[in-house]
Amino acid sequence: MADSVEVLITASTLPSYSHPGDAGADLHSSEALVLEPGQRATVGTGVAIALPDGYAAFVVPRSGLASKHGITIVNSPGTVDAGYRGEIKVALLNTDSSMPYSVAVGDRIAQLIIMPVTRARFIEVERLPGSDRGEGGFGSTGTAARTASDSTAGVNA
Ligand SMILES: O=c1ccn([C@H]2C[C@H](O)[C@@H](COP(=O)(O)OP(=O)(O)OP(=O)(O)O)O2)c(=O)[nH]1
Ligand SMILES: [Mg+2]
Repeated sequence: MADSVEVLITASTLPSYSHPGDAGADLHSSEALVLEPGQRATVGTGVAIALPDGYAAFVVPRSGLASKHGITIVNSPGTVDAGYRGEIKVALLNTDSSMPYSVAVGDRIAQLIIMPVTRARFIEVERLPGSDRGEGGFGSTGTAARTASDSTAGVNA
């Protein structure tokens, strides 16, 4: 197994990794509720953690719930700061236009990914250094397949 880190926790149900090597530990709902089509709800997990400095936790959707039932997370990825000691909550959204979705206590509704993070020292300047991309963004490279000749010489060679 790769690196792991100790995280202090209080929990009604511990987050659970399903397989060795999984990045996400599943978070269990501490409440029962029904999400009507298009409805969102901030759902408890009964979990609070104290992350070491230099780490953050990210609350992200489960792909099975998303692809089978249209259940996603409004603010995905939800960011849990190292200093946060409150209950981790999940802002679930039912994107399905016709099917309600029922959550039972204990259901695995999201997953938590622990990652090292860094903080910036913002250094204000008059003008940024140039780059190949420049200000191109938001689809500037299109969607069609790229050929070797499209690529900057050397990058994909
Ligand atoms: O999905 C999430 C996202 C955040 N949080 C908790 C932990 C996080 O440290 C805190 C604040 O989150 P964030 O900074 O994203 O929210 P904000 O709207 O900026 O609130 P604040 O003003 O408290 O920072 O809320 C959760 O429990 N679940
Ligand atoms: Mg904030």
